[in-house]
Amino acid sequence: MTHPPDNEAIATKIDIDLWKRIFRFALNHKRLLYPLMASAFVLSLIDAAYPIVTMKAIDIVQGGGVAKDLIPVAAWYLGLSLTLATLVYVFIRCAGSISHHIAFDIKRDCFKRLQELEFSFYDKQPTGWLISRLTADCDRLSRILAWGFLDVLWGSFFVAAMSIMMFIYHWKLALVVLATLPPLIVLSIYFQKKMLVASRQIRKHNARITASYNEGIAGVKTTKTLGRETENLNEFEGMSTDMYSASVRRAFFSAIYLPLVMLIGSLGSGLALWYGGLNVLSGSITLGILVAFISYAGNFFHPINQVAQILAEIQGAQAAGERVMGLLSTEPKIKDSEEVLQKIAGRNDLGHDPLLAIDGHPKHIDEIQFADVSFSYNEKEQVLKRFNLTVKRGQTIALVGPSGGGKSTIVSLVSRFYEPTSGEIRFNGIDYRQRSLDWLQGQLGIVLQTPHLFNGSVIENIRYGRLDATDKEIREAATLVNAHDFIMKLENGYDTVIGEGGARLSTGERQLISFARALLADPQIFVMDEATSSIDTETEKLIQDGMQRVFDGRISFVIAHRLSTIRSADQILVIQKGEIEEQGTHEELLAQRGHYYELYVNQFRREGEEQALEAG
Ligand SMILES: Nc1ncnc2c1ncn2[C@@H]1O[C@H](COP(=O)(O)OP(=O)(O)OP(=O)(O)O)[C@@H](O)[C@H]1O
Repeated sequence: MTHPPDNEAIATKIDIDLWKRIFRFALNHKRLLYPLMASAFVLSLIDAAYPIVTMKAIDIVQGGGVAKDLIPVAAWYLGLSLTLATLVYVFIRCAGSISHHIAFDIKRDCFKRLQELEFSFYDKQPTGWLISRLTADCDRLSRILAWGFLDVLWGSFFVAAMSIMMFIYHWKLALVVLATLPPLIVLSIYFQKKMLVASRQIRKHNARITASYNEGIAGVKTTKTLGRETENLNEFEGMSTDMYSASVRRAFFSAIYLPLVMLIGSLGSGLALWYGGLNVLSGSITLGILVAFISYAGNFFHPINQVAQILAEIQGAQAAGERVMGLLSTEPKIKDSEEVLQKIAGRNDLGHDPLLAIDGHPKHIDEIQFADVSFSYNEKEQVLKRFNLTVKRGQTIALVGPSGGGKSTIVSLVSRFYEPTSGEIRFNGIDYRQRSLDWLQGQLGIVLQTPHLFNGSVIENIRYGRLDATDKEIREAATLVNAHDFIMKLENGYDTVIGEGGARLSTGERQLISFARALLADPQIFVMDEATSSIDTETEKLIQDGMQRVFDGRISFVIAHRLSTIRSADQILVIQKGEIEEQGTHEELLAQRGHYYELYVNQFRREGEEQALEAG
């Protein structure tokens, strides 16, 4: 049984450079950040001022003052409390808004980068990993940047303000009280980290237990048939024991931490009481000052605990920060070259079509040429070796051959989802890297083997091909690819909602919709990965007819699994081990009696047998 990866590693050191880079996201919201900083600063001053107000009141009473003398003190108290309430409102609003803004900014940047990154990036990163970056990691960073920053500011200002006040009133007594600070800081940092580690372990074990429940329930049949119940139970018990140990550790640390810091706090107050009491007796300080010092001594715990907790959180979130910043700093490998960008910019200044600037040629793609193209996804295996092919406008190229031969690779290269490792792919004689990616992708219409449809209506799904298309154009496209009739038979016609991923439609129907969607953009290059199975002969016929009509005047690549569909292709390429093994029209290849002939005869025979079986 596999376990979820540990994404919760806790860094041993805080990487200041990394956090500075992350903090730039907060700096984009100075309008909220400055009021947040100001409110944290003033709040800490107010918190530090309360004991002074108490001190004044006591000294007035001690000095034989009357009730009237206490009015200014009461006014101060009221003023401080009202300001405090207002500031709490300000900081909650600011921190809340900043947190949302930052989460949005980081997610937007990650999403943008993910859209820019080429397919090879996705080959290496599992979807789950990417989704976690976009959700959990981004949210966590935004929380730390807003609330953590506020707590650290408030905590540090508060400790500084209290220390300054104490030094102002009696520096020796201040030193006595502050003597408790170092152990308080060390213990807080130590225990907060320990508790964080234990909490993470609890969560991790919990996730494993949930996953185990899931597998146990989903795989109950397999478990029973393989007689694995006892082993599974043992494994589950092991996980529960791990979780129990982590929970006990967490409880143990909190149980020690709190009494320890309370003891230190009381020691501080005790020291203040003892040394301050002596000073009161000798008349060097008033009773009010002593009370203020005792109050300060008890107040240090909260901000220090808070800052320690945030520091531990920062260490805990560092891995998330590294992952998000790592994603953001991944440069797309397939992108417009500087030269292309300059040409486009120059041409746009003149208000001309950027394509004309690049090859000085009319908009039509008359020829696509693979010139000595070699390609490999990784160092291990070369998929294409010095591949050569020329396709003219109006031609349909069918790619057939065994699985893994390189058919999809060829169309991915034409689409510039990947680029040749060596050699060139030329459009009208010019390497496609000298053209803009936007332009190329605007010329492509792709119909995948299992096309992706969104959860929406049929019309919305087709319109995705060109957002400004009118309803009439959509119907025309659907009619041209033979999708109109089946769409009209759906319960609400074009407005029928087709469910997540088009789940309510058959593969063939999904292909027809995806075909209409691709056609809507009026692309010059069509790529069609023919559906292999679960497509009935009637739909297959519809798709074939649609292909005939749509491919006219364009350059088309069809990855053919059913050889019957490509009889009329201008060239059929049998691709094996990244090379063209045979090339020609259907008739020519049959006459050669080579690999294509064998494939064709075998498929013909198989289909004949299936039909006979169905009939019989
Ligand atoms: N993203 C990828 N990363 C690494 N290797 C890949 C990747 N895609 C394909 N390959 C490898 O490249 C070779 C050619 O694969 P390709 O998908 O182009 O073949 P195909 O002829 O289209 O096969 P099929 O008919 O099964 O789709 C195979 O050995 C395959 O394992």
